[in-house]
Amino acid sequence: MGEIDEAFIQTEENRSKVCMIEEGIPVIDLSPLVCGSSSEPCFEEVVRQIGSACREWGFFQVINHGSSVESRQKMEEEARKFFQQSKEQKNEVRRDAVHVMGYFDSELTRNVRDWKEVFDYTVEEPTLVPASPDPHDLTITHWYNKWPQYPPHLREALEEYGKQMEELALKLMELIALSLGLAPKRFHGFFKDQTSWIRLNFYPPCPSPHLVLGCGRHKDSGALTVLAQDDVCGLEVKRKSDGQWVRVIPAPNAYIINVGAVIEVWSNETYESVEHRVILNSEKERLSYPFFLTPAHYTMVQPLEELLNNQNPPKYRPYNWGKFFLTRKRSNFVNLNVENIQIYDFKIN
Ligand SMILES: O=C(O)CCC(=O)C(=O)O
Ligand SMILES: [Fe+2]
Repeated sequence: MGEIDEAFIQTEENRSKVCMIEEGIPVIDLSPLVCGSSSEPCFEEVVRQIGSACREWGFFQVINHGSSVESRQKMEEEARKFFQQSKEQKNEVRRDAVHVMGYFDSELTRNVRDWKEVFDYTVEEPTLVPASPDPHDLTITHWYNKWPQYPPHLREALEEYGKQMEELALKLMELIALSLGLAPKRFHGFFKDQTSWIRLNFYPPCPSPHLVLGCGRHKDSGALTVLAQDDVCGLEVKRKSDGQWVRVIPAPNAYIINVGAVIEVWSNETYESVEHRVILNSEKERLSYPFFLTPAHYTMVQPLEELLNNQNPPKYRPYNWGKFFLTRKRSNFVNLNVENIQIYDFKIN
């Protein structure tokens, strides 16, 4: 094990095995949406593909999505410059228990340390959230981002990228709404005072990739994740049909989309959020950039009434998004030695 700290070591069943299935998640071409001249049948076909990808995989890639390639490249360039600095420099914008945005290098997933460094920022500045996870404390606080001095154009690039991601994510939410038989803008109101945020993930090369993970297996807790990755393989998705870990092959300029726990609840489990994890490389570093579309803090997340009936009663009790989010953020920061809060805690029966 040599120099690897014990805090990083995964239990036997969570380690990545050498032989993994290299089969892609569905790839959906969004060009019928982008070029307005498209015919209705093409558009309906996209909605159908989105619906079946959400149901069967909980994950898919989109191509020809219309989101700016230049903005993404600029963001990637600036992100690399940021992570190339020394730890001391990066620690100037280090997050802490109260200021949860910024740089961090000791995140835990399920109480095991991830082999990664991150930089987090919210899309709205400031973002309104509860001051504490205590359900009786109704105080609201503001989250501000911690912008570094260097690289000087990081902030501008990341803010612009955030706008691009918000637009794409809301477009995808329209398609998801249609695929569930809902009005296209059914979800939009939930994001008016969104708490959405973006993470820059930097996974350095690891001398023991068979013992350690870049990011331990988890489900995303928000509504929808829109992930950009560089050309180094690393993301693995747990295939719903047989529980096998499947590697996601990077496609240039594509985005990987996954259903989060909030959609799982809204859709009363018609669509489920799926576990995924990040494996490491002994030679190459890897960068990835998830955008987490998350609702306003005051949102009570619960199955949508119009999807319920006698045969399909609600599977979850309502929960407050802001309290959930804050509890989750805190437990990824320090080892509380307890299982993370998850939607399962609100499951009926
Ligand atoms: O790096 C990746 O490909 C995925 C990262 C991830 O799942 C996350 O940050 O939630
Ligand atoms: Fe994730």
